[in-house]
Amino acid sequence: MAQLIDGRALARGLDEETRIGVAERLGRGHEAPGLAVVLVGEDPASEVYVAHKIRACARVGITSYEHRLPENTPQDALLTLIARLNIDPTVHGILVQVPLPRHIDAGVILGSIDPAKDVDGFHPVNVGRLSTGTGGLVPCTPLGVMKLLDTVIDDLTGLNAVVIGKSNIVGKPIAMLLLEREATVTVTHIETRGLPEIARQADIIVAAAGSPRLVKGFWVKEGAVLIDVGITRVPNGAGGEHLVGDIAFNEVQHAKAVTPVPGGVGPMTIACLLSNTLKAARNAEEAHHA
Ligand SMILES: Nc1nc2c(c(=O)[nH]1)N[C@@H](CN(C=O)c1ccc(C(=O)N[C@@H](CCC(=O)O)C(=O)O)cc1)CN2
Repeated sequence: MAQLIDGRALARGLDEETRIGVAERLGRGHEAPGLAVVLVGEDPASEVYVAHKIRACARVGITSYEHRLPENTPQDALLTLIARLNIDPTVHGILVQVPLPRHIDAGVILGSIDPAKDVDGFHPVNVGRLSTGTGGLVPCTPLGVMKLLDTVIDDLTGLNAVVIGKSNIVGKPIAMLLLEREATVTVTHIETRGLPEIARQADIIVAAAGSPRLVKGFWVKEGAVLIDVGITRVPNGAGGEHLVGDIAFNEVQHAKAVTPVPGGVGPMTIACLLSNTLKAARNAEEAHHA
């Protein structure tokens, strides 16, 4: 029976560390870390995630500033808002929820955020720092994936890790983090030929293709560790819907450990956002005293 890696419990522990860090900061006479959350449009899933983020900020003592803009917001208006947030000293972190409406160039928007406030780690400066192993803010989902892996594997050196998915916000940064820890990393995607055979060589599979139940039981080697980043809403046959991951969960009980969906990577994404916001606030304080 595969061990279930409990992302909710791990996220609660990380939130507690963040809450203590925020309280210490306040005790030293500093203001609470501030996070600006920008949502453009009314994508239902994004609405849910943003609401979770704002509630989570309140739980740990981070001040959140919510900016909800209509779907037809011009790109320039969004750039103007970000320019204002970049120079606002009460704002230590800025996140722009993605996906953005189609008329907005996400690359331009994410590239306009001050890298020091880029708590999503999407700015090219932070991407470059991650790929050169020189610090910076690390994207929340990949950071959460590494923390989940650390609960079941002590040392990644030399292990075969197969990442399925090549997105800029998940697949590519996870590959960088695994490489940094000396794993042997193969980045694959939905078009990769012979994906089942490649996956079967893996000690670690990180499935982030956004393709429900893609990874079948026969793709998985006995004793592998499986991290499921996929979250897709599918009809449940009773008029409602439920969430499924990229891994055919019921077929992988011969794995060593697996993350559930929901309750695996998702809660860690939000916990890592809070911890990145505290980190950005601490960095700002250090820069001020330097
Ligand atoms: N600016 C960003 N946009 C997006 C990111 C991101 O990290 N930064 N990631 C995803 C969405 N996301 C956070 O924004 C996110 C996804 C899922 C969860 C989560 O807790 N999922 C729960 C299930 C909740 C549900 O859907 O009912 C779980 O897996 O248990 C949190 C955050 C894209 N956009």
